[in-house]
Formats: sequence, structure tokens, C-alpha cells
Amino acid sequence: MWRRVASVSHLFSHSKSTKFNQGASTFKIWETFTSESEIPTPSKGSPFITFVLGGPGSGKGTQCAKIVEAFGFTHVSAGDLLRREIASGSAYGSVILSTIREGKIVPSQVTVELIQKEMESNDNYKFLIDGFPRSEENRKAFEQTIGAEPDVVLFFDCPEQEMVKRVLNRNQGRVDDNIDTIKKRLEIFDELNWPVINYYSQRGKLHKINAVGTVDEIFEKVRPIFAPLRYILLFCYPVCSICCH
Ligand SMILES: Nc1ncnc2c1ncn2[C@@H]1O[C@H](COP(=O)(O)OP(=O)(O)O)[C@@H](O)[C@H]1O
Ligand SMILES: O=c1ccn([C@@H]2O[C@H](COP(=O)(O)OP(=O)(O)O)[C@@H](O)[C@H]2O)c(=O)[nH]1
Ligand SMILES: [Mg+2]
Repeated sequence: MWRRVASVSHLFSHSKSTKFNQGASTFKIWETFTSESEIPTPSKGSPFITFVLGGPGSGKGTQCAKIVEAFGFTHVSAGDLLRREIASGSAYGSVILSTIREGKIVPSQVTVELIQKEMESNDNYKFLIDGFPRSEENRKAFEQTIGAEPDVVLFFDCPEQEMVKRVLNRNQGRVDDNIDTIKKRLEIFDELNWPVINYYSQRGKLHKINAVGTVDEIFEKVRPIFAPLRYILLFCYPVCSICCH
């Protein structure tokens, strides 16, 4: 396995020091390494991006923690970024708070800017973007601003009744974890999220995962999506110390 990676280490010889140029070289290795499998080929020069979609309470955040642990992604939760923005007392804070309380979607420009800053300030090249995009408008804004598409899209498919039960038991003191807001969030999810899911399904990027079961049972359905990439994901990002000089 290592020999195979090492055999393409010359691809790094012209790496420049910028984050995304290094990324481009790393992805050449990735393409070589995975050429015989069905793993998606990431765009050159882009980070490896996974969007994590699903209704409220479907278990996105819980599964992201497991994916981070197993595969070394950086977890970027759009909801957490928005809540952090509220807590920081920023100019956008009160608008974000009322939007979340009403179960609506924060303007794309605000969310994408927060995601972009988070990605840019992180040395990692592999990101789980959790709870975003929630609409086609979100999706287009991300692609235009970041200039990248996701490599993988996970969709945690969970019955409404189960999602409501989980959210009402979440117990994290969130302003939106109440029955009225959940009903609105589910309506908005139905109206705006399905077009995004269908878009990525048509592009062959969507992995639909039945989100009913224990956390570990669900993770065993997620693991095979990333497992073929585990050596690259764990050891060669951004540049490993063994083969990437
Ligand atoms: N498979 C599961 N079975 C039961 N409860 C779960 C499961 N996955 C997550 N939970 C719980 O449900 C709640 C919502 O999970 P979370 O990961 O926050 O979902 P999301 O980010 O999609 O809203 C949390 O309290 C979490 O501990
Ligand atoms: O890209 C996003 C992500 C979140 N939100 C807002 O933040 C809330 C909570 O999002 P989060 O992803 O934390 O909720 P979860 O689905 O995990 O329960 C959502 O209902 C929206 O109001 C948003 O507007 N845009
Ligand atoms: Mg969440």
C-alpha cells in the first residue's frame, strides 16, 4: 500500500507552498491511488468536501463526530457557525437568531462567508460540511464563492416521527428544539432541501443512508463510503511525512 503511494511521490516535487496548490498535487496522488475503484475523483486544486444532509434530528452531527474520528475530516457545522456568530455579538447576530427561532434559512451570503472563513483558517484539506446546503440558493452560492463542488454528499434519511422524537430529547438548550419550530423546519426541509438532494443524486454524488438504528449501526453504513480512501485520508493530508517530500 505504502509503496504504491510512494511511487507517485514525485508528483509533489513542484508543489508550491500555498494551501490549494499543495492540494492539487495531493489530489494527483489521490487519482492515481483510487483509479481502479469507484471513488469519486476530486477536482484538482480543491479540498475534499463532503456535504452532510438530512432533516433536523436525523443524526448528521452525531455521525460527523464518528467520521472525524475514523477518517480525520474537519467538521464544519453550518448551524454551529451561525450559533457562534450569535454568541459573538456580531452585527448579524439578532437576524440569525430570529431566523433560527422561526426555523427559516439564514441568507446564503452570511452562511457561505462563515463556512469559507472556517475552511480557509484550517490547515486540513478534507471537510465535512454539516447541515449545508439547505436550499438550491445555498448550493449555488457555495459553488460560486468557494469555487468547488462536493466530492461526496451524504443524506441521512429518517422518518419525521423519529426526527421529532430525537430533537425533542436533544437537550442542548437550543432555541429551535421545540415542537413549533420543528414543524416549520420540517416544512422548509421538504420544500427546499429535496431539490438539493435530487440535484446531487442526478450527479451521482449522493449516498442515501437509512438513519434509523443505533448510532453504531448507522456508522457501519457510512464507513464503506470512506473506507477505500482511508490511507490517503488519514496519512497524506495535507502532506504526509513518509512519502510526500
Ligand atoms: N441513531 C440514533 N438513534 C437515536 N438517537 C440518536 C441517533 N443519532 C443521534 N441521536 C440523537 O438525536 C439527537 C439529534 O442528533 P444530531 O446528531 O444532533 O442530529 P442533527 O445534527 O441531524 O440534527 C441527539 O440528541 C443525538 O444524540
Ligand atoms: O446552512 C444553514 C445551516 C443552518 N441554518 C439555520 O440553523 C438552524 C439549525 O441548523 P443545524 O444544522 O444546527 O440543525 P440540525 O439540522 O443539526 O438540527 C436551521 O434550522 C436554520 O435555521 C441555516 O439557516 N443555514
Ligand atoms: Mg446538527
